[in-house]
Amino acid sequence: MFIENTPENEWIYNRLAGLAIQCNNERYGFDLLGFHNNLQLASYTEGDFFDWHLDFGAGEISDRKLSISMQLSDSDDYEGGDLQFMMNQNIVTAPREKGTIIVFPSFMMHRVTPITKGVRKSIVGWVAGPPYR
Ligand SMILES: O=C(O)CCC(=O)C(=O)O
Ligand SMILES: [Fe+2]
Repeated sequence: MFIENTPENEWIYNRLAGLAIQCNNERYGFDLLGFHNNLQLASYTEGDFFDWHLDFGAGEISDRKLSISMQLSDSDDYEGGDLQFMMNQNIVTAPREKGTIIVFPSFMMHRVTPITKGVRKSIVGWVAGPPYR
């Protein structure tokens, strides 16, 4: 489901854009242009997962520079459903406290492990930019 960039939703766009820009300034230094498309509201229920993938690739997603994930569910409301990153040979699990916002380069390998109980909701978005140089 999409969170459309309407006046009513502008605050969440501005909030996430501000954080993405701050992270980018502190760490990545990518050229950024704006959100790749609408923010998405994701809901994972028991058995759902999102296997290892990159958010960046050929074609339509080639302008994705930064990925954003915001944890909307209380971490006690579900089991499993961890956002994880592959960093060298290590699997690193993101914090899952409600309200946590994770900003990472879209070329990083990541996954959401299977939900074994409850519901996990997140807001996911991508900030786009010109090709790497
Ligand atoms: O729900 C999340 O935290 C991340 C989901 C994800 O990796 C994606 O939609 O590309
Ligand atoms: Fe992803």
